[in-house]
Amino acid sequence: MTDSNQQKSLVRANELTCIREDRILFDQLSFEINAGDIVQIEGPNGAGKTSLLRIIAGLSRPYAGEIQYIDTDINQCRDEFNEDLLYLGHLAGVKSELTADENLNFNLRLSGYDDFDSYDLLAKVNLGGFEEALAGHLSAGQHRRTALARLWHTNCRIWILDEPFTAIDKKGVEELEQLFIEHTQRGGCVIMTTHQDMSLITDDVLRKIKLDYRFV
Ligand SMILES: Nc1ncnc2c1ncn2[C@@H]1O[C@H](COP(=O)(O)OP(=O)(O)OP(=O)(O)O)[C@@H](O)[C@H]1O
Repeated sequence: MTDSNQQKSLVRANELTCIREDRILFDQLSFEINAGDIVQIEGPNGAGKTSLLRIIAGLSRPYAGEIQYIDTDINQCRDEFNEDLLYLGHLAGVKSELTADENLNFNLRLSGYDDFDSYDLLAKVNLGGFEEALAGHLSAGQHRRTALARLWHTNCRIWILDEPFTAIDKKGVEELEQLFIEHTQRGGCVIMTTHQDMSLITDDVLRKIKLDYRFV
């Protein structure tokens, strides 16, 4: 990590407003996310956490406001932004009819990587011996781990992760937390939602953005 990597703005939200049906999920929300930040979007069910992550990732548009990648509206630098972005949503792109190994290969190749050892990556998420199992036959936690394995092989600095710890056991959560810390120490950032407690990422290193909707 170099000093210049730290405190460098990677993502900026400018006065975002998101309205769903008769509820304002957030209104003129602004924040900046720097290299080195671990950010948790917090709020009760239905508060708009997934909606905000999808807007930051450019997968849906806000009612008003913009997201900037470094200093440019993401709509004007889509290719550069997408190359630097790893987004894992709820479903996380794991296909039940493919094996764990096929899923990982598919997702990494789709992201432009061709030089990796998928068995080694699957071993990192404790799926050694399950490489050729159909994802549809894996447990919920193993299914999730299949999706998460790509975090161990990426050059993207901006990680947007919707509930990455869901169905993951305690040791697995700690391994992910450690990976997030290392990623941010290398100049990346993590923007995530979780309803789970963390043990390594303590409140003094975690930034929180709190959401709570109101009716129009
Ligand atoms: N495309 C959409 N069209 C209409 N309403 C939507 C859409 N997407 C989300 N919503 C609504 O917006 C609200 C916020 O949803 P969202 O998934 O962002 O919440 P969340 O904070 O992630 O919730 P949870 O903690 O339960 O995952 C919900 O009431 C949902 O029904």
